Amino acid sequence: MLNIAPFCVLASGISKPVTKMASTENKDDHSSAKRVAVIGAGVSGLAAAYKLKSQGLHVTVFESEGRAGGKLRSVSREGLIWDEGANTMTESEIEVRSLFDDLGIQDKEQVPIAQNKRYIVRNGVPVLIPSNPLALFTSSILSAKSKFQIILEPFLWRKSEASKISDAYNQESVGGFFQRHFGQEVVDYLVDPFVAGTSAGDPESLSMCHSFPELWDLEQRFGSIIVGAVKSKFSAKRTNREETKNSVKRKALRGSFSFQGGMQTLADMLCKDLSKDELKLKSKVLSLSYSHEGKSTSENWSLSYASDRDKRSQGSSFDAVIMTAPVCNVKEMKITKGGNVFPLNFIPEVSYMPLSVIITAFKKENVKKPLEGFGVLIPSKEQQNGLKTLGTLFSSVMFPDRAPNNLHLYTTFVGGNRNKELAKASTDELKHIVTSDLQQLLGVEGEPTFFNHFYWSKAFPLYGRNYASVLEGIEKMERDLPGFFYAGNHKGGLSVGKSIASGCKAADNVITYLESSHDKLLK
Ligand SMILES: Cc1cc2nc3c(=O)[nH]c(=O)nc-3n(C[C@H](O)[C@H](O)[C@H](O)COP(=O)(O)OP(=O)(O)OC[C@H]3O[C@@H](n4cnc5c(N)ncnc54)[C@H](O)[C@@H]3O)c2cc1C
Ligand SMILES: C=Cc1c2[nH]c(c1C)Cc1[nH]c(c(CCC(=O)O)c1C)Cc1[nH]c(c(C)c1CCC(=O)O)Cc1[nH]c(c(C)c1C=C)C2
Repeated sequence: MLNIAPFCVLASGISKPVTKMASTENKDDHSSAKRVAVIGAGVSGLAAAYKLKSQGLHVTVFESEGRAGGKLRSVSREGLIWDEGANTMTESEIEVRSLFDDLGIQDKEQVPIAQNKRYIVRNGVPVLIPSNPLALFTSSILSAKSKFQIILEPFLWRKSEASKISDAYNQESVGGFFQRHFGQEVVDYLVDPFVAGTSAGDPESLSMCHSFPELWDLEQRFGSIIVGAVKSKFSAKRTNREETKNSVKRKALRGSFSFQGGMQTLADMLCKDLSKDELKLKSKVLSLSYSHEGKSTSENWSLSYASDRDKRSQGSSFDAVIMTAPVCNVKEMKITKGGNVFPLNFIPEVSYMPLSVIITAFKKENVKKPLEGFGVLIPSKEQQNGLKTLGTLFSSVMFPDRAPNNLHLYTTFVGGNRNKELAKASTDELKHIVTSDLQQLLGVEGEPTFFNHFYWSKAFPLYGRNYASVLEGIEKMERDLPGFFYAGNHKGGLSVGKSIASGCKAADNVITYLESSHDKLLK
């Protein structure tokens, strides 16, 4: 299996150390503390708010739903614990590590049992994904022809042969890129299930440079992905050794993990010190207004929101805004600048992927071919063998405390870009589809003893081939609206870790902005 972990390490930016704001040296001096509005209480907004509050700023988080967490959503019922959003996360971003150190959440982390055992279906049967190059060559996942093509890649793709940068190249799909390097079978049986299991996307719709910027960059630098990956791995190891020598505190990366009680525990920890006034639930932001009167750069922002109690409320004034609501929700907001409407029509429509998350539990004696490990992914091609779901996580195998001892708990994903209509199917239909796939793959017998269905109409933004124009739109908003910063999974990656990093970076940028405004005033 293509291991992108080293590339994630490469991609993570180094956040600059944050100094406390000059105007907020005394944390309790509320009158002088700068005020920041954070819109959205998903993990990016909560991370930003946590960082700002710990630096002594006043934060108000506005969240349209009645709960905090966004796409982190754990449920505990009937002796079972499951996640309807993210199930696990990694700690590859440096911002995540430092946030977790501050939060003191490490003792709640749960590492899945046998997480390196992951399966891909081939000819209707789960096959263990090779976890190293040698295993790839002995595995039945690829034909001899594809294995040979992989061996040849470093020789066929020398630096001089890398494609020239052109618009067409910038818009290349993930499928096109991997097809060029490794052939169609690799796309069908490794790339397709990998992108389904990490974004609910499909290789043809996803843009290579936005979905795998690190690999795209490797091609630019080395031509061959294999050569680039090996060289990067060695240089990353060298950097790690040097950092350890310099006694920089750094924990070993150890794959994916969750928390006792599920991923919601992280959201709960991030907002546990926010008062009701600081975390406004059921408060949907409707409009934002920026007015710059006189020389002062403070309190230039105001906003209105719809709350449960009173229909429409006016928030107090703010010095800066961090927006983490999905772009589709931002486009619905009315933004004004200096009394004039700031039209958002320069931001293109973003496509979102619908997804149903199905939870089932079966008595252990009714699962005839249980598998140990993380889960199983189903390539699109395997639909010809009657399989309709995208994949299933072995939730209680990974985390045995999530179900009573006599049950197996599974989390199955249906829909995505591959099958948008199926994501919207009725609960009864989905029960039938999931049970049938699990019957074929794991040998489940009879009906599940427990069943739950959660539907996300917009689970993930699609990093499609026009995504550059979405990012340009976000940049334009940040450029033209002073004190406005955008964070979250529409920018820089879908994962929980990348969303947290994006929130932390936005918090740093706000602090820099407020400090520079303050310095300008003193001059
Ligand atoms: C089913 C599923 C499984 C996933 N699995 C994983 C996984 O295993 N590992 C992983 O790393 N990642 C996973 N992800 C991705 C990851 O969970 C998300 O990308 C990440 O949590 C997004 O965080 P965010 O803060 O950017 O956005 P969100 O969580 O979407 O938060 C945005 C918040 O803004 C609020 N909002 C919207 N409009 C307004 C408004 N007008 N006013 C106020 N509030 C508003 C929303 O209600 C929401 O709470 C998964 C996602 C899904 C859906
Ligand atoms: C089959 C559908 C899905 C499964 N998980 C997700 C979907 C759509 C969502 C998802 N899972 C991960 C991420 C973060 C991606 C990232 O950029 O880091 C998202 C958005 C984590 C993840 N899941 C798998 C991998 C390889 C990763 C990356 C981190 C890691 O290596 O642990 C594979 C995988 N996902 C699913 C299954 C059943 C599965 C493997 C067997 C379900």
